[in-house]
Amino acid sequence: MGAETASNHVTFLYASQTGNAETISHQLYATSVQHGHPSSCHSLDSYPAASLPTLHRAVFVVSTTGDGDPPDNALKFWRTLRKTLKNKEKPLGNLRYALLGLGDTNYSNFCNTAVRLDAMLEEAGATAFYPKGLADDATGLEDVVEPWIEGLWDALAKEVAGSSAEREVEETKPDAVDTADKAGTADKAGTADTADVDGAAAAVEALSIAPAHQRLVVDYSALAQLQKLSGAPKPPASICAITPLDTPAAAANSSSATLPPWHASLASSEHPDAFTRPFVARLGSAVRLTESAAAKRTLLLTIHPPPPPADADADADTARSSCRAGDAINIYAPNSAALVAALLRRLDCAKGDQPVRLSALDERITLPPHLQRFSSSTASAHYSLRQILLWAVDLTLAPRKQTLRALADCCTDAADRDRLLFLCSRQGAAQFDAVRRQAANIVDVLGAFPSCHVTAARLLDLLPPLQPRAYSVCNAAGDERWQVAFNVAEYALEIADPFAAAEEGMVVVRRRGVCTPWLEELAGQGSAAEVLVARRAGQFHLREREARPVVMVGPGTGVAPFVGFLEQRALEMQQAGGTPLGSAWLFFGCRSPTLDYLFHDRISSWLQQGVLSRLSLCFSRDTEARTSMGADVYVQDAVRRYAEELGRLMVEEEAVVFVCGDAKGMGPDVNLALADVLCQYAAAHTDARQRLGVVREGGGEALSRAEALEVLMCWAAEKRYLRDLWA
Ligand SMILES: Cc1cc2nc3c(=O)[nH]c(=O)nc-3n(C[C@H](O)[C@H](O)[C@H](O)COP(=O)(O)O)c2cc1C
Repeated sequence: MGAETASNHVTFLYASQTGNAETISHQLYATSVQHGHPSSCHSLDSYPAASLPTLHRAVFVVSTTGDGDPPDNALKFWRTLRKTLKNKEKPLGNLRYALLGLGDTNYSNFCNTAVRLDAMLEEAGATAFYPKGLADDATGLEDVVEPWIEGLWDALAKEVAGSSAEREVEETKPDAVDTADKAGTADKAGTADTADVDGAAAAVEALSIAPAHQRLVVDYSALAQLQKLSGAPKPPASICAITPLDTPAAAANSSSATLPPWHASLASSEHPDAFTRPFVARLGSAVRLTESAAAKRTLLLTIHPPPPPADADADADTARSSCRAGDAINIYAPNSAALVAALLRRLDCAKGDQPVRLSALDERITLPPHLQRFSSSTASAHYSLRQILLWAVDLTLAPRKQTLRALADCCTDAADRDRLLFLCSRQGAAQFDAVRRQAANIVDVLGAFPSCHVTAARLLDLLPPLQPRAYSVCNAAGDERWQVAFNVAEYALEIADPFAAAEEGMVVVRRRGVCTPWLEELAGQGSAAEVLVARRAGQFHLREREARPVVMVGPGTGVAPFVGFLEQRALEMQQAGGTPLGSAWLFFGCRSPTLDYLFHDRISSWLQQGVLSRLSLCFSRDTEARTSMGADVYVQDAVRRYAEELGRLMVEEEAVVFVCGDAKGMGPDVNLALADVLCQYAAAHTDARQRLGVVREGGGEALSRAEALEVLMCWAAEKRYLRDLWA
């Protein structure tokens, strides 16, 4: 970290759950180096927060996840920063920073991580040298990100010029992460760029084969009327170089196809926390929980973590063997082999299994971690392009505008180029949205633009890192096997086809997720395949022998952690000689009781035994069952229906409320329903407002929705209202 304390150094720090902030941060870092600023780039958790007081200049790019929470790779930093703030007065007085937040206005706490980080930095005495940007994924991150980045370089240049007038010249030695402050090396970027084009051209030549891809349905008719396009982002800098090697194929890493090839050389420095460090586990069986006629295939998959090694330290022991109800695990899955094969065909790369050297075009730049693992400077073996495409980048995510902009530059046909420029321009916003709604992957996009001669190296610059996927475990502590329930992500989208005759105006495109179809396939092979897993740090836990009432809202696979909670309560009841604990109320929803009522038998049996005191069911697609069983349509409807009882539990008996499931629809809807419950309860019960601690000058007894939402936020901070929400 030594060089980072130099007064002209710029440290880029990111917090990212699904890779957007990470990609932006790494692109900023590479451009910063090319602008001649000595720079480095880290995830927040891989940067020691205690060293922040020694930094002079930092650029933060942070996203928000869950319900206004910081991403997983910022949690440790967050805790340390809080402690640093407590112990010292204005500890970050030296630090000048810029901050870009990524969020989505479909969620209730827009860009909460950025907003809170900004407040904490300011409180700690740091000064912003450039106005904060808050980008909205709902309308397109680029709308804010692009102009923010545009202005950043001027602001940074002024900053550094200001500081260099005062600074003493420091001789700093580059280390693995830092880039040296070497004036004049900027030229090298240009040289390397040319070298890459030549090198990559050896592997990626003329394009010919039309791959099996889904057709992209976009109406470009508006383009003919347009004189000028505006608002297209700048293409990101080229960072990667790929050089085919003549080493025999055996030199490529030949570990199990179900494990990322880098897993054996996983540096503990990458995962300093033993609790969340990845390890190899074995897949067990998968049992189907839904009927064959159900719309979704939901599986219950068993995973066997390895027994702790005899010489393991206590931390590692804990990480491997135990699993609390409510925990989630990350599973590392590759892109589909068929998709990678289609991409290699599209890149006309016949030698996808030949080892390659992956390096940075500019030797001053360190590749981002997901590529660094495959780079020659750190990897113990050379990997093939197929392995890199399988494990390093996400091929399934719909392309960002920046990617389309960069692809436009690779087209030899003017019509292809114009269409791509249109898609990422302000005027093509509706068409860009259509591409996103079709969840088009990179192979679909390249299939739609046959003259796009993008190189494999350029694609690695553009595609987001492939992230592990997280699943809640369904079992309680002490269970040696772990179980996760998930819907196999395979779906068909119906899209209006602007070119079709009116009577047949819809086309159907099929999509597959990365992880769940792969897990299903592996479990079906019955060979106890090895997979890389890691535990996620979280707070979605039921206290031991919880005496307060417990309210659980979990439709669909959102019920998974509650199966673990109820398992835990059943054990606790048994230990207490059958004496019931506090009450437990489950709100569960599915389409129909006969098709997709998950864990039906276990839930019914817990209800009979008194482990579960109350069950409210919702069936969204079965009117008959709703009528006969007195069920509601959605869980938020049931929450509102039982406002009086729920209100009493929440207000008078300090119930703990847990919500698990969809972050976009169900999570915010249930949040509003709970706020309405509080309003309704307060309207019917004098003094409820006082008991909730909402004091308003000259106000009556009624509680407004805004006040109720604030109460819920306070409860969330006190861990009386916990949410585990996912996309
Ligand atoms: C499960 C989930 C929960 C999210 N919760 C929030 C939220 O509470 N507030 C917000 O502003 N954005 C939220 N977002 C939106 C992300 O912050 C946004 O998509 C961002 O671009 C992700 O960046 P990343 O890939 O670097 O994590 C959420 C996204 C997901 C998938």
